[in-house]
Amino acid sequence: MPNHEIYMRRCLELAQLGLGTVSPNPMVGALVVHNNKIIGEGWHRKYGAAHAEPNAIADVFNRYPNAADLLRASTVYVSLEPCSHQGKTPPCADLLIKHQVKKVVIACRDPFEQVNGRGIRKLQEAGIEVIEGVCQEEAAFVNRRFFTRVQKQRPYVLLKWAQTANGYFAPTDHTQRWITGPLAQRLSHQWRSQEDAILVGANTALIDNPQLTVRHWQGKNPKRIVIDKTLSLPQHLHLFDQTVDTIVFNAEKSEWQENLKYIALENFDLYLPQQLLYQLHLMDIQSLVVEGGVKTLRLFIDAGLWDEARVFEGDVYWEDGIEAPRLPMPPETKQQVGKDLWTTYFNQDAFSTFKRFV
Ligand SMILES: NC(=O)C1=CN([C@@H]2O[C@H](COP(=O)(O)OP(=O)(O)OC[C@H]3O[C@@H](n4cnc5c(N)ncnc54)[C@H](OP(=O)(O)O)[C@@H]3O)[C@@H](O)[C@H]2O)C=CC1
Ligand SMILES: Nc1c(N[C@@H]2O[C@H](COP(=O)(O)O)[C@@H](O)[C@H]2O)[nH]c(=O)[nH]c1=O
Ligand SMILES: [Zn+2]
Repeated sequence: MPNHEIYMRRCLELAQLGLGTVSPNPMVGALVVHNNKIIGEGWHRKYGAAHAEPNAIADVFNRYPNAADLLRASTVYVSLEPCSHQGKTPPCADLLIKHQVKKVVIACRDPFEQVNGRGIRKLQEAGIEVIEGVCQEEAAFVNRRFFTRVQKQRPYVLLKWAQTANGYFAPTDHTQRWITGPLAQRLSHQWRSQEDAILVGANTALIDNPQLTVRHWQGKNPKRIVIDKTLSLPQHLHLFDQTVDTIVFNAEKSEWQENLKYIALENFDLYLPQQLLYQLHLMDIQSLVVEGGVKTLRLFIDAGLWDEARVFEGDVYWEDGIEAPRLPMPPETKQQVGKDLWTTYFNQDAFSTFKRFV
């Protein structure tokens, strides 16, 4: 008796190898199982490259001379409904039909309107047995960035900040004072490498002069985004060094200068987070880390426009300072990172149906 959940969990492990390289596509993993044995594995590795299913099938052909026969008696497990449309690659449903696989087990439907149920129908019409809904909530959680983009037409918003053990965020004298240790910094660079963009407010840009790169990790730098209403930030800041794509939301001008893009928003102070997220959505940015400062974080918290918050609590106590934002719900997870405590929160309003797998 095959254990669908065990195989689907393996698909989800494979899918997550694409974190940081497949956006704005979903992360997808696939397995080919014959007589209760995995004979091929694949995942979507890079945006624009092959999907998980052709990679898993190619893996079978690489390993077995009788691959074509084996496939006809195999079950394919895939963490997202196989695509039915011609995108950057041909439809995966057609490939599974061509190889006449026996059965296809799917975790969740693809909410993308050109697929949404069509992939499943195509397989069924070709006589392939389809089982859906295996580890559905876990799969939706793994693809929470993709689901948020497709269903809410905005990027997944991840808030990240550090605070002292007694809840302070920054000194009152407009200076930078580091709270957390080197391991937390490394981890936050790893997080940056997994998301499409990272945002800071004007004061943080000026006071911290951040680079917002992944220099303590490997991977791609996210696009950098800064809010600078009056374009008053000095050009010598790291943010303007042209080494990384950078977007400046402002009230003055829309202009492109190589890696630097200025985007003017109308009625700048009205619905700022909404307008900003909509612009990022139009640019196919699927996830955004908001790193601060406190005013910028509050902008998103007050609008209810956030999905996940990762907070480092350092082991230092300050006598005074600017207070860190407070979230109304208890944290979902807690974990020690060196001397710092990392807690994760989820915004129940925006994100109540997914089972937590963190
Ligand atoms: N502990 C941590 O994790 C972090 C700490 N920090 C610290 O935080 C401090 C800076 O934080 P903070 O002063 O809150 O600044 P922010 O970086 O959040 O920037 C806020 C500024 O953004 C601009 N802005 C434009 N429009 C709006 C709007 N509608 N709502 C809010 N802001 C808007 C404003 O600048 P303007 O008026 O010029 O238009 C505003 O002053 C620094 O000391 C920094 O070191 C920063 C990041 C993380
Ligand atoms: N002070 C503080 C943080 N500050 C964040 O890190 C940014 C600096 O980025 P970079 O220049 O790339 O190193 C800074 O602007 C702010 O967003 N982060 C933390 O994990 N712990 C801390 O104590
Ligand atoms: Zn596909």
